[in-house]
Formats: sequence, C-alpha cells, structure tokens
Amino acid sequence: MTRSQELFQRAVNYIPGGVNSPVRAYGAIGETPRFIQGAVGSRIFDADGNSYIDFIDSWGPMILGHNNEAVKESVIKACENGLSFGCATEVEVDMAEFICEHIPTIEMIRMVNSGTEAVMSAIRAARGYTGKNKIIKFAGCYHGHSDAMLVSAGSGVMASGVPDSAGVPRGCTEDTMLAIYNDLSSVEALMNECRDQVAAVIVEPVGANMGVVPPAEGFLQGLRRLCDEHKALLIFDEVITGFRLAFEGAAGYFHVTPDLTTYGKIIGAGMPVGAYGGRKEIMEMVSPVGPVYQAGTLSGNPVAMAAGLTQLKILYEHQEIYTNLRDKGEKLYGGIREILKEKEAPCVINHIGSLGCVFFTREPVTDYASAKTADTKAYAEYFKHMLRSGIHLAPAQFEAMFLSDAHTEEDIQATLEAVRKFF
Ligand SMILES: Cc1ncc(COP(=O)(O)O)c(C=O)c1O
Ligand SMILES: N[C@H](C=O)CCC(=O)O
Repeated sequence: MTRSQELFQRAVNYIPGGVNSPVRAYGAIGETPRFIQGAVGSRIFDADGNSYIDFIDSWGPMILGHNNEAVKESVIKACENGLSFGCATEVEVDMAEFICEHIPTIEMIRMVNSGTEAVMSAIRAARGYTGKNKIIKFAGCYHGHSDAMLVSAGSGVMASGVPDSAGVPRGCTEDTMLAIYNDLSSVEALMNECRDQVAAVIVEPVGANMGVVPPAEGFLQGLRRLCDEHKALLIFDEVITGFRLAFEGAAGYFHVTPDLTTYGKIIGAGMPVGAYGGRKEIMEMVSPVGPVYQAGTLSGNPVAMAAGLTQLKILYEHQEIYTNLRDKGEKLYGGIREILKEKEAPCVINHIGSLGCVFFTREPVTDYASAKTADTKAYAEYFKHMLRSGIHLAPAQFEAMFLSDAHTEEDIQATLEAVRKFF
C-alpha cells in the first residue's frame, strides 16, 4: 500500500479529494484509494504491485476485459494518422452507419465525449422537438452531472448522502420532476399534474446507480404507454446497459422502443466517448440541420471512434458473448445468493445479466427508498474484506458489479470463496 498512500497524499494537495471523479476516492468505505498502474483481462494491478480480480471494469466500458488486443491495435493504428483534426473523418461515418444499421431504435446518432454530455444533449433535443420543458426523472437514477439531472441522483451523489448538489441554481432544476422507480402511478400523477408540459421521461432501463435495480415487469412498457398518451418522449439512458444487456441494449432486451437513447462507456471501449441518437425527425432538430445547438471540439475523435467501433464490431460478430455473460452472471450472482441464504445473511442480491449488486438490507430493493435502507457501513466491511482477498468491487454500496468476457470460471470461484469467508 505504500505507493498508493504516497500518491494519494500527493494528489490531495492538487486535486479536490485527490481524484478526478468522487466515487474513486473510496470515501464511502474509508480506505485509501488504490492507484492503478495497469490491467489485462479480468485483472487490475495497483502501484504497489498487488493484483485484483476487477469487477469495476472502468465502470462498464471494458466488456471484453482490460487491454483487449484488437482494441489496442486499432488505437495505435489510428494514432499514427494524428490524434485530432477538428474536422470530419471517415471513421465517424463508419461508426454512425454501423450503429444505425444494427440498432433498430437508432436512425441517426451524434457523438459526444461523455455520458453526461449525451444526456444533457438528448434532453435539449427533446425539449427542442416537443416545445415543452418539463422532464421526469427517477429518484436514484444517475444521468451524469449536468445541472438539471442532479436531483436525487444515484451513484456518488447517493453515497455522499446529499441528494442535490450545491452550485446548481433552482432555475436549472425547477423543470425536473421526480418519480419513483418501478412505480408507474408516480409517473402518471406527474403527467396529469403537468398536462401538456412534459417533454420527456428519462430512465435508466435497469437502475444501476442505486445499486442494481431491474425494472419490474411492465414498468418500461408502461412508461412507453404513458409517454405516448401525453405526447412526451421516452429517453432510455443506456450509458450502462447499451451493448451490455444485449447488443441492442435494454431496448432490445425488453422489447421497448425509446424515442431517444444515450450511450457512453462501451461505445468508447475505454476512451472518453458518449452518444445520443434515435428517431430521425428528432435528431434533425440538432444543429447544423435544426435549431438545437450542440457541439464539441473533440466530438467524434478519430482515436476514440477507432477504439469504440472495434469493440462494437467484436460484440456484434460474437453475440455468444452475451449468452456467456448471462451464464457467468447466473454462476456468480446465483452463487452469492446461495451463500447469503445458507449463512442467513441480512442481505439481498439483485442481478440481471452481467450486472449485479449485494445490498446489506433484508428488504427487497426496487427503488431509491428501499436501496437507502442498506447498511453502508456493513458494505464497507464487505468491500475491505474482498479487497484484501484480491477482489476489486465498487467502493460504494450504490454501484454495480460488472462482469466482462474476460472473467474466468476460476475468477468466479475465487470470488465466491471470498464471499463465503466474509459471511
Ligand atoms: C446511466 C448513466 N448515465 C450517465 C452517466 C454519465 O456518464 P459519464 O460519467 O461518462 O459522464 C453514467 C455514469 O457515469 C451512467 O451510469
Ligand atoms: N456510477 C458511475 C458510473 O456509472 C461511477 C463512475 C464515476 O462517476 O466515476
């Protein structure tokens, strides 16, 4: 731990909290963050030479495992031509065409640099298209850190115990309305209260930033129906679920068609990329075709596009990866469920496909309020035990575990063994 401690001590002098994104400060579990030097496959290595089985996977992008050879080669090749031009490039067309041809809900797409930007831009497009202002989001869903979305947000905001960020003027959030995840009546009530004013409902089709909270049967279909009834757009924030739950994301997995979709993470294969897309008539509202302004100096960066497109092509051509991920999910999360039962642990586990999460509560977790019943101190003890056993989990209760194609049977057995020892 010496080197990680030294680096952290240096970092706090120059970077707020010593990190460039709050969750990785390990604040929620009271540990020194591990500084990472490299990673390959399912393993990640810290600056002191410790090796861990990694279930963060850079928060989702590394679905093929760390440092995938084909992705790395595509990056090196792209770099040889130059890093950025601020002009249109062929690889951007390749990327957009590939997605539009293979994802039925996307007719047009715009690349940006992060999930935050993707959501911010999709909301602007929805407002521009509908001519309405109000947005319904769900407590516990995280959609990045744009002002309008920092209302009862999940992820690091939830772990910090402060539901709304300072520095966000009331004017920026007064059109953001909060509904309860998995509760259609809460959405219907807001729609009726603000008749003809709701531009869009934005949802994580699988909640993955209040821990993992799958949608109840009919929830997403119900949102589609309510949006149609009230002429509001349905935005699926697929920054986590896109190209993860299935190649066609949650929209394909649950057979629900959103009007707009936001992407991040997997679409960039570890490079800083986001995207938003959907119906052509909505996307044609975006500048320079339409009046909704959105731009980016590095948007569609050729190196990032090369990495992302390589990863997407591998996923498309090897869709058995999704079956394998589901099988691994059953083994890992199903195995944990058995252990919890056997040990009569005061915990529940939620999982869907490659995403999973142990909640330190006895209550079924279906929304923000039930997720908040989790004992975060107990999670911290669990995290520390797992870390010392060589298993790298999310350093906060309200985050997901991510399985990748690189996780092996041995990784899963070693993880189950460590879980068993803890309980
Ligand atoms: C569902 C969801 N939407 C949006 C974001 C924001 O993405 P980014 O961190 O790339 O800005 C995240 C993750 O951070 C996310 O999980
Ligand atoms: N929950 C977040 C992403 O999905 C965690 C990543 C971050 O904010 O650093």
